[in-house]
Amino acid sequence: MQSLSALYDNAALRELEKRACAEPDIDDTTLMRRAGQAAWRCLLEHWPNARRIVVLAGPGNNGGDGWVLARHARDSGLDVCVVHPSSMPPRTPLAMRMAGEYADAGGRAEAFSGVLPVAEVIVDALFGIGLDRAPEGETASMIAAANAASSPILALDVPSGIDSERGAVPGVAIFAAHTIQFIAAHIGLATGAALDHVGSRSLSTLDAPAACFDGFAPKAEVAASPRFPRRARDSHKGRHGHVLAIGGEHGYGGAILIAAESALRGGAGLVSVATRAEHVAALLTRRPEAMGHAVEVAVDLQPLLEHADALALGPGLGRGEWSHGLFEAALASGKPCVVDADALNLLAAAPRPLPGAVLTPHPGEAARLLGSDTASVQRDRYAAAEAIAARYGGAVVLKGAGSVIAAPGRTSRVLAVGNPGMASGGMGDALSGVIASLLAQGAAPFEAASAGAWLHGRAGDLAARDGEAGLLAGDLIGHLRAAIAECTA
Ligand SMILES: NC(=O)C1=CN([C@@H]2O[C@H](COP(=O)(O)OP(=O)(O)OC[C@H]3O[C@@H](n4cnc5c(N)ncnc54)[C@H](OP(=O)(O)O)[C@@H]3O)[C@@H](O)[C@H]2O)[C@@H](O)CC1
Ligand SMILES: Nc1ncnc2c1ncn2[C@@H]1O[C@H](COP(=O)(O)OP(=O)(O)O)[C@@H](O)[C@H]1O
Ligand SMILES: [K+]
Repeated sequence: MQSLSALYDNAALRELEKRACAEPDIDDTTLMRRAGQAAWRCLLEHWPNARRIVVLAGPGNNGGDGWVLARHARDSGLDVCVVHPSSMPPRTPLAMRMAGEYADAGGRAEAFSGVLPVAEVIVDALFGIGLDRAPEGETASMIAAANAASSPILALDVPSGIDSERGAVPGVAIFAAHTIQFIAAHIGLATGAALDHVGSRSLSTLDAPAACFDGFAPKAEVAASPRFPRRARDSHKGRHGHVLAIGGEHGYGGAILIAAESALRGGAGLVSVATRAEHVAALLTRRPEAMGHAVEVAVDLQPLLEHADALALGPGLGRGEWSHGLFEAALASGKPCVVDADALNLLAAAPRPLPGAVLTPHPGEAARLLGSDTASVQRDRYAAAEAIAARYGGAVVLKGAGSVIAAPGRTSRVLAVGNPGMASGGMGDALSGVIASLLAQGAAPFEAASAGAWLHGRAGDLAARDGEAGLLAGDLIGHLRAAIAECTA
């Protein structure tokens, strides 16, 4: 059974469509009719009282779906107007046929004249998975006019203007209230800039037979909530791992303190902190459960490394001599390790394979790791996360809306939890702590990355019940325990 959690790229969608059409009772016309009908049902379900609708129909098969919907709406007595770009009438044989059927039934259609007719719902059937460049000229104006209207927009398959494979928005794009996807969920609607455009989402498989999906692995999956076993009644702190958090250069004590507190709330049995001497008192005042160690030279780190099960390396680490020394000593230990913040910058300057590590870059750090730029990372977040995993060998969490988790040989995952309230200083340090905590408790890098990122996002969502703006990392950390409890058998 297909779900919104299994994500496919456009090549897969086109292949799935081909396979479905190879079935004896299905052809491409059948699929388009089913798509238009499913979209009509979706419109009725969301806006049962709508009486006037406008359908924006593009030149390709996405437009074809729109013409089918328009015919159903008209047959049901709604006031319907299809608006198409004057320079782009229906172009594909299927779209031409559906437009013809609508016209034969007496349906109203007009070329875009600069303003859209008034409607209670606008249906966006301009472009779907066939978009291959930023909309411009007339189609860009139609998108802008639809967005400017006060009516909600139902997007068919993809909000027009969205790159359905990468989540990027190359130019102007529809802001949908709801998007109904056809056959299977699109990988590009789950991450990055696309998230602001899709609204709520649903999927209609168009009754494509399940056999079409045989041997077809999704390109990515929405990360499921992790499952944790209940603790044994006779458990003790030695069974839940010992995290060593390393960082906190002069002037950057807060970051390592947040990582340490988050590691404790992530369930680690013990947490030690190696940091500059001046931060130890602050750490112990805030979180006496942590063990603070002043480390002024890398050699002082050795005994702490020996006792650690996993490391959180990088929050507030800096990039000076002290930082370099700790960074090299930590990596030389070979312990499971979260590499974050300044440690990622040091790694970018001295690249090496780190198969046991979890790298947690934000898009800027990802760009440094790849020798690229932030805009390129954001244009294809899946490709960027997978390229970092391939280059450095470990698991990767590419942070930001719809965080992408990748590792060599694994199907990438994308987070559906988290919110923009988490766009505040210290949130990344909290993520390092919780992932390190799971590593210390024995999770493998990809599972620790995925489960840790999910818990962090879920705790962020719990904290955001009181509002997004002003949400602090400390607020999120306060909800980690509840997030873990939700996931515990
Ligand atoms: N796959 C399935 O299983 C099913 C698919 N179905 C539906 O088909 C949709 C895919 O249809 P599609 O392939 O015809 O592509 P579509 O999105 O209509 O756009 C292509 C047209 O747009 C044009 N064009 C592109 N970018 C442009 C731009 N920026 N600015 C201007 N023009 C631009 C491009 O022109 P060209 O690049 O050739 O100039 C071409 O004419 C899919 O999303 C779903 O809704 C369902 O009916 C049934 C099941
Ligand atoms: N708009 C958003 N939606 C979901 N998660 C977000 C959003 N903004 C930030 N986050 C999450 O918050 C954390 C921020 O990390 P980072 O950018 O490293 O912050 P800092 O360096 O300030 O600690 C990441 O886990 C990121 O995925
Ligand atoms: K569309």
